[in-house]
Amino acid sequence: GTGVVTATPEQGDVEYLSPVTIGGQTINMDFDSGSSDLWVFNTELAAGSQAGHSNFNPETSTTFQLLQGASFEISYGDGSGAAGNVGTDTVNIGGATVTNQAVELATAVSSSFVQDTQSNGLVGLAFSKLNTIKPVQQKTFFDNAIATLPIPVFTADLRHAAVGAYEFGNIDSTKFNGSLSWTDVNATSGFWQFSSQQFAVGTGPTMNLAGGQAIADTGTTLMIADPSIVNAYYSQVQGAVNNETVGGVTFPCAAQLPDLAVDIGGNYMATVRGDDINFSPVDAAGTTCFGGLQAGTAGGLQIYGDIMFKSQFVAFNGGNNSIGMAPHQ
Ligand SMILES: C[C@H](Cc1ccc(C(C)(C)C)cc1)[C@H](NN)c1nnnn1Cc1ccc2c(c1)OCO2
Repeated sequence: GTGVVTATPEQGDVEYLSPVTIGGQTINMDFDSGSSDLWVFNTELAAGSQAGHSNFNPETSTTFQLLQGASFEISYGDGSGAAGNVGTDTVNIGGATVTNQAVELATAVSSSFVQDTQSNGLVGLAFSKLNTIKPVQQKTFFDNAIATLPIPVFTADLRHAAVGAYEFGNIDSTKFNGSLSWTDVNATSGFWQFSSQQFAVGTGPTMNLAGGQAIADTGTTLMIADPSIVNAYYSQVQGAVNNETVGGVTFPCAAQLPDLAVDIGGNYMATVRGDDINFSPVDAAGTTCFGGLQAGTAGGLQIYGDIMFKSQFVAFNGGNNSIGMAPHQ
């Protein structure tokens, strides 16, 4: 069957949380199309790490089974990470259910996860080849569910400061304008990756980024793009500066931010609303704001995170490895 769950933004849209039922226990987790491990806060963690979190208890689940000798260890690009043991259990996301889903029980988590008490783990929705479980790699929830879904798709409908949804096995056409533009994905990297070689700032000319590649990553808060795009964009924003102390571009919160259009696979220009690129104030007075668009390494993989998802409804098709996009309704 299909599954639909709410996606509730944390304060400042830092991440989106959705309810996941594991062995009958419902836990709010962060769905991440840029990684492939489902790991959860749990009663095996040190008490100090468990504090403030919803902790899965494998002992009270009648369907949990330890995967003897299996372990995981994941580190994320922002320097955070988690590691621990592995079991299997029945995982139900809004009605879409997988029995014997690999559920990774963290026995160690980095401080950023401990401090983020709204999030109790991640549900990886990238390709299973990135799963970190050893000695035998395991499949993602979507990979396990795909055969039982009416259509082999999950969709992300993420909103600025409002409740959105993730849906499995259905494309709700009331959630977007017009029709979806589909783009082939290169799954070799394990990410939902596509070419992104053109961009436009506001009503300005289309510019080229030869060889540009990007991933659609619901687990990343911002948009991390090539420095050439970022420089071209902020050259149009009065008072924008590269602020070493806060670690990225800031500008006056009153600045008018242009939209940014980025090429998706050569088939579609996705427009990201300028308002969403005004991400958050960095000072108490709210005079200086931090950009939702920040620079990655030149020539590196661009990461189109939640800043883009707030403007675009995205469908992930695991049947033919493609991504569909359209502006939100
Ligand atoms: C960061 C998230 C993974 C995560 C999500 C949430 C959290 C908190 C709960 C604590 C808020 C931490 C971590 C992302 N997921 N695909 C990811 N996982 N691996 N790479 N990325 C993208 C990247 C994000 C930020 C970079 C980066 C690369 O390189 C430099 O800075």
